[in-house]
Amino acid sequence: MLEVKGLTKQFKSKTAVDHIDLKINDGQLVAFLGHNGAGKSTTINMLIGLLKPDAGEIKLNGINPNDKNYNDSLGVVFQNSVLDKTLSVEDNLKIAGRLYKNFDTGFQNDLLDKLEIKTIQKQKYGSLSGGQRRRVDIARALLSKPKLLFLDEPSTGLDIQTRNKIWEVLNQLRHEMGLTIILTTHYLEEANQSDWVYVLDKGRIVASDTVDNLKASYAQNTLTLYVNDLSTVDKLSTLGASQAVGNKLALKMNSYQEAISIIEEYKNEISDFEYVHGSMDDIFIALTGKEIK
Ligand SMILES: Nc1ncnc2c1ncn2[C@@H]1O[C@H](COP(=O)(O)OP(=O)(O)OP(=O)(O)O)[C@@H](O)[C@H]1O
Repeated sequence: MLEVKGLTKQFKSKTAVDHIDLKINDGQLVAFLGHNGAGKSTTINMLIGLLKPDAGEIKLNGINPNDKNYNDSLGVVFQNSVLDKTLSVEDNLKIAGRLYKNFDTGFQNDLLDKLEIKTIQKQKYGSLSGGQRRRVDIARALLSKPKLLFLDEPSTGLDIQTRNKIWEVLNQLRHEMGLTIILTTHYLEEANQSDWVYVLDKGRIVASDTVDNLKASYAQNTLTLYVNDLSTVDKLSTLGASQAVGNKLALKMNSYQEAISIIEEYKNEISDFEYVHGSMDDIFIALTGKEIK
């Protein structure tokens, strides 16, 4: 659906996006994961036709951003809202809706219900809380029934309840409308639920894979054993990639079944254990040497 080759953007001497290739299929949820300044927003701005690339090719179902039909199938939620703070939610959405030739009132009603906006419709956009604003921003971006929705850091500054609410609705729309979503995020749990992750660092894609494969390559699960007798540390450390500190031995595990069989076999020689799943943080540190913030 969306195919990108060699996408590059330079700001004076700074290369913000450096030869990025992307292939995103219909209905996928794809995350661009990276630090501040990794090049996520610049990439999105080029994909939505707001910024002209210095090099590279963007094709959305075969058409490029210069084509007048390119924007018809896009919805965008920017980091900073494009809505008018002095107008009510209702008026803001009315103005936004006028821009679309096939505006569907029934669909708008359904969106307002799903995103729980009806009770705040009369309020000025500027008087809403951060979470309420984000729900309205998302409703605005979806009014045109886009096929592809861009969310630039949708969860920044939101509490967990609002985040969950937004994702419940977005996942529902993915199933109902076959919506494709591209999001940028610093939140690991948001990248966790995506079908595909591009990890960006200094304008480049440093990894591109499913969450499961990234975890298997860079963030294995760890079984930590607390052994009764220091002499058994040496014996147990041959069971896999390991690190020992005193009577504590951390072993990298490929699966929980492997962990269970080790615990079972050595139950008389251990006093306690912990099993920790590999995380996206581990992936990020392994790839870039930096923690994600
Ligand atoms: N208009 C601009 N002029 C000059 N430099 C820019 C401009 N826009 C972005 N940059 C630089 O390009 C790099 C990439 O920025 P970008 O905003 O794309 O990163 P990001 O990954 O979206 O970061 P964040 O998570 O903070 O939003 C940064 O070094 C930034 O300072």
